[in-house]
Amino acid sequence: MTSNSAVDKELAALKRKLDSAVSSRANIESDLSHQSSLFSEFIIKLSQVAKGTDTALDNKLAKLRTLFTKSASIESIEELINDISQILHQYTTKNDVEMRALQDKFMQGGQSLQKIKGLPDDLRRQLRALINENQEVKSTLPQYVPILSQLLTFYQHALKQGNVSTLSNGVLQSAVTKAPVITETSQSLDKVKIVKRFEEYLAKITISRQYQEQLKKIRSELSEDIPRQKLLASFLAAFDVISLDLQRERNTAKIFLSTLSETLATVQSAVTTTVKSQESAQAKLQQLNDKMQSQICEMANDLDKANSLVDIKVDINAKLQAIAKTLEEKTSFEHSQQALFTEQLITMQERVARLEEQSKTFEKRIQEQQEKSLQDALTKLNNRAAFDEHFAKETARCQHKRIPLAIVVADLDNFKRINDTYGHTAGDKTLQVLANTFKKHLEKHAFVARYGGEEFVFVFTDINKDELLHILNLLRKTVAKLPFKFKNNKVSMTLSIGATHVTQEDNVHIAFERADTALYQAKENGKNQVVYLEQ
Ligand SMILES: Nc1nc2c(ncn2[C@@H]2O[C@H](COP(=O)(O)OP(=O)(O)OP(=O)(O)O)[C@@H](O)[C@H]2O)c(=O)[nH]1
Repeated sequence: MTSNSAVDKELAALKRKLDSAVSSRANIESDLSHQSSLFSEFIIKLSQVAKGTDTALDNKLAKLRTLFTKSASIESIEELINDISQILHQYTTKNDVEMRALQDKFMQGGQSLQKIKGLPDDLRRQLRALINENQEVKSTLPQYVPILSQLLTFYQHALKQGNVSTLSNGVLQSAVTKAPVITETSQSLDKVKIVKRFEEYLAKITISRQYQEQLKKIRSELSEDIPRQKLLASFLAAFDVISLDLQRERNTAKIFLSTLSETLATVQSAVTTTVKSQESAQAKLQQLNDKMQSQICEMANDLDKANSLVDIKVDINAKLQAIAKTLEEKTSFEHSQQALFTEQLITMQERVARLEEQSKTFEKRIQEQQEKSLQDALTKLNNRAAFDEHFAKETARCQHKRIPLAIVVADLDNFKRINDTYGHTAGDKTLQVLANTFKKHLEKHAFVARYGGEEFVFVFTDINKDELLHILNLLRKTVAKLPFKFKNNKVSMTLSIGATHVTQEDNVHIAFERADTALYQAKENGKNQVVYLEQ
């Protein structure tokens, strides 16, 4: 009994253990099935999210789903999961790079927008906040959707404000520049630019004296702030004056050319007629000569045949009369030819005299034109073309003969102020007074030219540095003392001057550049001074 009950007890214990093991296994299986269905669901969702990203990933996820449904071996599942994990890792790295690039673009866009002038304060504040809040790179792409859309809204506001034309660089620049916003200010800036360029062209044009006043009037109109319509009328008026002058030039040339061609035609026909009539006259004279020759021969023959002295006398008398007649005929013919030639010669002389007269007028006009093309219309100084020609020639000559040559660039200080305060005409007058001062003080030492605007150039031949600086400083002081008076205000003008000598190694450009650098230094150092740069 005792042994039986012990066995029973043991059996009962074993049964309990078995029951508990069975129930534990059932629990484990249920857990496993729950987890694998969760995992399978996760794989399905992952497949949906990743679908289309990469075909290899799509295929591998589909295979994994199948393996799960078929309860495949852990090894084959594990291998597939490794592959998938590798692909996903590659995508994570690529994603990181793309997101950093997106962040950069966002920051660039935001900063460009901040640079726009005249952005409303509230927009600027919101933009600053958006940039500050989003300094860090986001972890997912979708996080960029709201901030980029906000940035785009700001751009839209800025475009409506019409300020985006000042944008220099940014992600949206190309789109923005395709649709520039024209503001009042940009229009008037354009107008100023156009007028300035037109004025520069007009300043370069050399026009006959009779039209200079008209052009000057138009230029002074342009310097005032005139409305657009009037501006166009002034432009047209200037073109009219220029075209009238051109027409006049063309007419002078036309008259000369037609006289020239008329004269040439007359001379040519006279020469042809003369040659032809000379040929026929020659033939006629030959005929007369032959006739006389044969008459003389005949007379000689008759002499031989004559029987008596009386016969000879009668015969010779008759023959001599015939010869005298031929001779008379010849002389009269020669006279008529002479008269004809004289007449033709007089016609030709008259024609040539007329041509000479015309060509003198034309030559004078050409000379005037040449002088004008080398002379500055406003100041009557040599102009830039004349300077270029002179400086190039002098440089070559002085380098060859080793003569010291100096180039000087002088510029009026704060000249814009005169134009702005007292008007363009006052500015022009100032330039004329100054040009006369240069002529008076420099002409015996240097070649003086207006280089352009308020800039002048002087070329000194055979001068040393001390002498040069002495003359230039004297000129500078003279200019500073000139008593300018505009609208009852005493105004003083000063000059900044840059100078240098031309070396053996220089060319005209290098030498000019050095003088110009010296001028720049004179301006930088406070103006109203001479700066000399050693070679
Ligand atoms: N009246 C008049 N003004 C001219 C002529 N040519 C150029 N100007 C003016 O000269 C002025 C030159 O101005 P800026 O280049 O600023 O020089 P600035 O005022 O002299 O200043 P600094 O050179 O730095 O001393 C501009 O206002 C031009 O319009 C001209 O033929 N006549």
